Formats: sequence, C-alpha cells, structure tokens
Amino acid sequence: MGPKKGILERLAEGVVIGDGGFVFELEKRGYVMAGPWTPEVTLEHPDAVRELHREYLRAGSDVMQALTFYASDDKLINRGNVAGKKFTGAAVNAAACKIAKEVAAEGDALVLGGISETPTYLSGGGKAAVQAEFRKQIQVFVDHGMDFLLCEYFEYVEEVEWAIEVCKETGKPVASTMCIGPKGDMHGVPAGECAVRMAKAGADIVGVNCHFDPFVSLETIKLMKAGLEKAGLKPFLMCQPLGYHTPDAGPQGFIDLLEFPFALEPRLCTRWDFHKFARQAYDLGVRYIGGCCGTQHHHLRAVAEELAKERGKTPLSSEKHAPWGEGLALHTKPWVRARANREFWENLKPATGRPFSASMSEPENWGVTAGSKLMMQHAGVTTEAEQEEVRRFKKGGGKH
Ligand code: MET
Ligand SMILES: [Zn+2]
Repeated sequence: MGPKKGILERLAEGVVIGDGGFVFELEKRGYVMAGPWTPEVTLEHPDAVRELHREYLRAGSDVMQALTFYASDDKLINRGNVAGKKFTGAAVNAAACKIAKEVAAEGDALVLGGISETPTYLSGGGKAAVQAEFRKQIQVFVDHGMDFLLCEYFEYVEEVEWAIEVCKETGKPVASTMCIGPKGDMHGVPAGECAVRMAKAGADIVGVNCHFDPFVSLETIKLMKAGLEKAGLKPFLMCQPLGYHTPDAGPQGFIDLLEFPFALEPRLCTRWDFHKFARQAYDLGVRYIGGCCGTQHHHLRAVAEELAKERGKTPLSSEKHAPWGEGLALHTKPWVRARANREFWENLKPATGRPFSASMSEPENWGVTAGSKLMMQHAGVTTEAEQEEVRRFKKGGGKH
C-alpha cells in the first residue's frame, strides 16, 4: 500500500465518513461525566476509547478523530478533572492521539486532532489568551503527526475564526464546524455568514456539528451553502449532527431541551433516519458526513450502507447486517420475515412505547422555534397557508 490519501484528496474523489459521538457514548458507558464532558478517559481508561474507535472503524468511518474534545487546559483545570484529578490538556491530548493512531492503522483511516470552544472566550478573554489555549493543544497534534485539524463545537463565529487562524499556522488541512442551527450563532450572526467567515479564515472544510438533529442541521447547511455560493467560495461541506430528533429546539439546540442530557433516548434516531439523512446530505453536496452526540455505530453504518455505491465499498460490520433488514428473511416467525424489506422500514413511523409521550417537549413553542416547519409537517400542518396561520396564532400569544 502506498502512502495514505489525504483528507482533501479523499473529499475531492468522493464521500468521507466521520465518526460518532464519543463523550455522549462514553458517558453512558460510565467513563465520562456529564456536566464537564471532558475526556480524561484517554488516560484513565484507554481501552474504552480504543474500543469505541474500533466500533466506528467497523461501521465505515474513514477518520479516527482523537478524543480531544474540551481538552484545553482552561476547561480541564476549572471545569474538568473530576474527583481531584490533575490531568493537563497536553497529557490528555497526547494519549488521545496515540489511541487514534493505533486504531487508524488497523484500517485505512486518517487521524484528526480537534479543538473546541474555550471557557476563556466565554468569560470574555481576549484573542491572545484564547489562541494561547489552542496553540498548546495544536502543538500536541503536530508532534503526533495528525493528518488534519478540526475546529468543532463553536457557538460564536469570532472564536472559531481565531481557532482556524491558529490551525492554519501548521500548514495542515483545516475543517471547521459550528454547533449552530438555522438561526445562526449565539451573537445572531446568520449561518450563511458564519460559513463565509470560516472559509475566509482559511478552513478547507466547513459545516455544522452537534446541537441539532440531522434534518435541522441540513437546513443550516443549505443556508451555509447559499452564503458560500454568493461569496464565490467553495470549501467542502461537512455535517456531523446529533443522533436525536430536535424539531422543537430553540437557537441553542438540544442543550435547552428539558430532556438534555439524561432523558433524550425517546428522541433517538433510527438507522433508517440516518439512511435518509445520508442521502439528503449527499444530494446537497455534503462530502464529510458523520455524527455527534447520540450517534452510535449503527447510525454510521447506515450512512456507509446508504452510500455504498458512491464509495465503492461496504463497511466491515455489514457482514452482520444485510441491507434494509433483509437478514430478517432468516427469522423463524413469518410475520417477522415479512419485515425483511426496504419498503417496510422506510415507511415505518416508530412508536415511543410511552402512552404519555408528547412528540415535542415544549409543544407551546412549536410554531416559532428552529425546526418549526418540520414540526408542523410532523403534526400534519402541511400547506403554506396552514403553517402561516399557526405562526400568526403563536405570535399572537395563542389568541386566535
Ligand atoms: C458536545 S460535541 C462532542 C464532539 C466530540 N467529537 C465527541 O463526539 O465527543
Ligand atoms: Zn455533540
């Protein structure tokens, strides 16, 4: 085998599959604490991290993203290091890089080092202080020869511009995803403008991660794409959404849902939702497709199976998963065998099994929030005239 193809080459040739949600999955498995969400697990339980990388590789993931989320010193020291631990960003990040490289070598995957928003920025620290935090992390990625860099989970475009600037100093390809929805960043900068600013700062790949479901995230990508086209910019597009449905979320996404983070399971997307997402993302021109919080092995495998033709290969774990549920043809019960087909799974509207489960956690907002259009469609309000009526009703404080 010759040298590995780089990320930009792979994106130019076809579609790249990202990874799933590490901190969320490892929280459920007992290795990460919800609240700080910091990844000391790379030092405390490296095997748990290694196993999750392997699961994603088996699902078709082309990139082993080192588990470096929130591993800046300012975050670890002030809001991480649970139970008196004294791990530094450098130590956590170095361990993460080592594990990612080890598993990547078991396949043909690239390795990626990522930085995310900092408490220093959120508490009003200036550019120099914020960039100093990033520089420490990025030095570790350079020392470990990571293939490319990612700025992910930024709520403010100004901070991600500073992040991209530091990443560019390395000469490595840079990807950049903000955790924003169709309403834009937390200062109200529109999504299209955020994309343009990320690209102008030098990002080769731009898009969104986290905070919103696959379909709301694609709405944001559409706005980003329109902004980029208008500005004559052509970075690759990237989308790593939640594995949860969030049509009722406001501008800050799932963080504000009452179920965040411990009762989101009834909102979990199915693998069939991810088939649909992968197709829509691909058709929209998104070439880097993965997942964030809540996404698991089977979501990524669904992306890889949906795009098997485009990629010219199926994931390793398809060995145990016939397309569209066809493995059920071997079931002993005839009524289950009847579900061994695409039509059945594509058209199924899964129940929650909870007699008092509302479809929206804050149904009173359903005409006015980010995904309101989708919510209305779910609720059967399909024509533009009906939707307008709902909007008017909601704006009038519910008075008809
Ligand atoms: C809260 S977003 C977390 C992103 C990170 N890549 C992870 O999956 O853990
Ligand atoms: Zn996430």
